[in-house]
Parts: sequence; C-alpha cells; structure tokens
Amino acid sequence: MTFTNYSKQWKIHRKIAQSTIRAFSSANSQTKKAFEQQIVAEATELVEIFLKLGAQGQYFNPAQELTVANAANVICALCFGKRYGHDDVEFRSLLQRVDDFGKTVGAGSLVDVMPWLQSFPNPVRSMFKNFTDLNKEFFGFIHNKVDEHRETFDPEVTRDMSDAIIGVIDKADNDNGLNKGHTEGTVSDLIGEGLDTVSTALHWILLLLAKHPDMQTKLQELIDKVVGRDRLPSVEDRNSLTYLDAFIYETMRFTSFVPITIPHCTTSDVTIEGLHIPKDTVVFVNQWSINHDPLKWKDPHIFDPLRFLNEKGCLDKDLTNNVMIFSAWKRRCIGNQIAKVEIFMFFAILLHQCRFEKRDNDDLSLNCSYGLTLKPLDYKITAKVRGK
Ligand code: HEM
Repeated sequence: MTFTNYSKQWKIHRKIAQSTIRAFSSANSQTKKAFEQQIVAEATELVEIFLKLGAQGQYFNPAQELTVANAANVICALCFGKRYGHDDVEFRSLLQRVDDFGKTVGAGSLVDVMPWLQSFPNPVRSMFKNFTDLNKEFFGFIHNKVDEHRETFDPEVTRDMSDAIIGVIDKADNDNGLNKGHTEGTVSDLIGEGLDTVSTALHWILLLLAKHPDMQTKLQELIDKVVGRDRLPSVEDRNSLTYLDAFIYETMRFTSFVPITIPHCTTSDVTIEGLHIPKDTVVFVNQWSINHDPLKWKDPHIFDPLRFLNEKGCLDKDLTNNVMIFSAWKRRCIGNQIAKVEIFMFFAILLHQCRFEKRDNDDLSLNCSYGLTLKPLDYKITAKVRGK
C-alpha cells in the first residue's frame, strides 16, 4: 500500500488497514483499555531493564531496548499476537533487517536517477542489490507469519491484526480487487512503518530529557502533582499533562526525525508559484523544512516545548497542527493516533519512574545518522529510580 500509486484499489486497501488499526486500538472503550494495558506492561518492563542497566551509576545506550520494547512487544503483538523477549534471536534479526532497510533507503540511490547503473558492477549496483535482498528477507519473514495464521485461521476468533486482514482480504466474498499478496503487503506496511518510527521518537526524547535536566525536573514535578506516586500515569491524565505533550510535539518539530515523506508523484502537470512540474515527476514533502520555517516558527533552531503552551497552560492547537511529521492529505500516516498514544504512555511512565542523567562532561550531540528516519548518534545515559 505504502509504495503504490493512488488508485481505487489503493483506496480500498488503505481503508482496510485503517479500520484494522482502529479495531485494535480505539474502536471502543474495551479495545482502548486493552491497547493501553499492553503499552503499560511493556513500559514497566522497560523501566526495570533501564534501572538494571543503570545500576551503580553505569551508563548505557538505550537504543536497542527502546526498539525491542516498542517494536517487538507493541507492534508485533498487535500484528501477530506474539510478544518477543528482549533477547529473542528471531526478533533481533528482524530488527536488524528493518534497520538495514532504513539505512539503505535513507542513503538514497543514484539508481533512482540513473537506472542504467544497474547494468554493470559498481558500488551503487551493490547497494541496490543489498536493498533488494533485504526486501526479500523481510517479506519472507512476514510471509511465513501470515501463512502460519492462514493455517490456523478460525473465522469465529480474531486473534490479532493478521487474522483481521486475512478475514477481510483472503476470505472476502466481494470482489474488491485485492488478493493474498495484499494481505502480506498490509501486514508488512504496518510492521515496517510502526517499528522504527515510534522508537526513534522515544530515542530522541530520552536524549533531550538528559540534555535538559531543568525541563526534566519540571515535567516530573507536574507528573507527581497530577498522578501522585501511588499509581502509574494513564491516558486519562493526558489532558492535565499538557507540558508532556508540548515536549513531544517540540521533539517531533525540532528533530523532524522523518525529514522527508515517502516519494510521491504528480498525477498531472502542475504549476506552483511559477514553477512548472510535469506529470509523473517524483516529489517529496520536505517536513524538516516546514518544521524549521522561520516565517512560521520563532527561533526554529531552539528546543523550546513551552512554545506550544498558551498562557493558561493549554496546548495551542493551531501550533501543534503546524508540526509536520505524519505528512498530510490523502497519504497522511494512518498510524498517527496509535503512535501518539504509544509515545505519550512510554514517555509518561519512564518519567514517572526514572530520572535520566548524562555524564557531567558529555554535551550529548544533536547530530544524527541519516536513514529513513534521523536517529541520534549513539549516546549513553544512566537511569535512577525515583522514590515514592
Ligand atoms: C511517530 C511515529 C510515526 C511517524 C512520524 C510516521 C510518519 C509517517 C509518514 C511521514 C508517512 C508517509 C506519508 C507520505 O508519504 O506522505 C507515513 C505513512 C504510513 N504510516 Fe506512519 N508514522 C509513524 C507511525 C506509524 C505507525 C505506528 C503505523 C502503523 C502501525 C504507521 C503506518 C503507516 C502506513 C501504513 C503508512 C502508509 C500510508 C499510505 O501510503 O497511504 N505509521 N507515516
């Protein structure tokens, strides 16, 4: 779906994916609760792991554990009904594939503009071949999982998103033009898009928390006032924790960790502000530039979550709507709602339970590695338990 052209069939496909996500996250109060509980369980385990890694003031790189907690245990549980342990070999290897895919795609390829480079041996051709091999491996993994689901499919019991999608696409009576290949395609879109993005957001959030201890203190004072120390934060607390959401929006704007969207293509000749773009031209939305436009943002290169709060401490909706990270219009990300809930819950629980600190003489670089998402360079922090 993600890489298909706009068409009637794509519209049906997207609708199916959207309603599957809704059915497992926000369709009614029961699904909302189940989704939230799943995140709480993963975030609580993540707290334990961080505290263990940070025992006796040791410093650690949080990257892998963040990816496993979010990716393995939230997205894969939704898609496959299976939760993976933090040391699971099968899962670690899937994560490696997704990471390599991100790096290869993000590196850009001259093959895009000079397809004849594929015809003779050269470094660009090798990279393109790697990319093709990675795709094959990743789809092989998804294909096996979906096939296991097909073999044990029971129309009376929908165990997870894979079952739901099989039910609507494979077993559908009506001829909606979709076939079994679209079932695997939908599952791989959800896994592929949901894996890397949310954990990258959390990766930046931890870095920025450790880099700005004064902000971390203010966030923790607020969370203690609203939630107290006797229970964990919940989604219901969100309206009273606007500073947390402001911090999340500012992280998304400031880092713009999905700097450009998936490639799109003009469906007709178009002229924008005098610039002629012919039909079938590949175009991208430059989200980074929108999020750093000095005409829209005061001091765009300064990290300042308070820019999103008005004098009453409420979120300024006009400003939060201006943050461009999920793209816009017809191809806007369909996982944006679950992503926001996931990020908020992980962030709130980690903040409530731990204090994150950097080494005194470490400035924590804001430079990033370039892939499909912009990730912080490896950094180390420690986590200290927050008392009652
Ligand atoms: C912070 C987290 C996330 C960010 C920043 C993000 C961002 C994006 C962006 C920029 C696009 C491309 C839109 C375009 O090409 O114009 C996209 C597409 C998509 N995203 Fe997300 N995403 C996130 C999380 C998720 C999650 C959790 C899921 C699903 C479980 C998901 C599923 C999708 C799908 C299926 C598409 C393709 C939509 C289409 O082609 O119509 N995303 N996302």
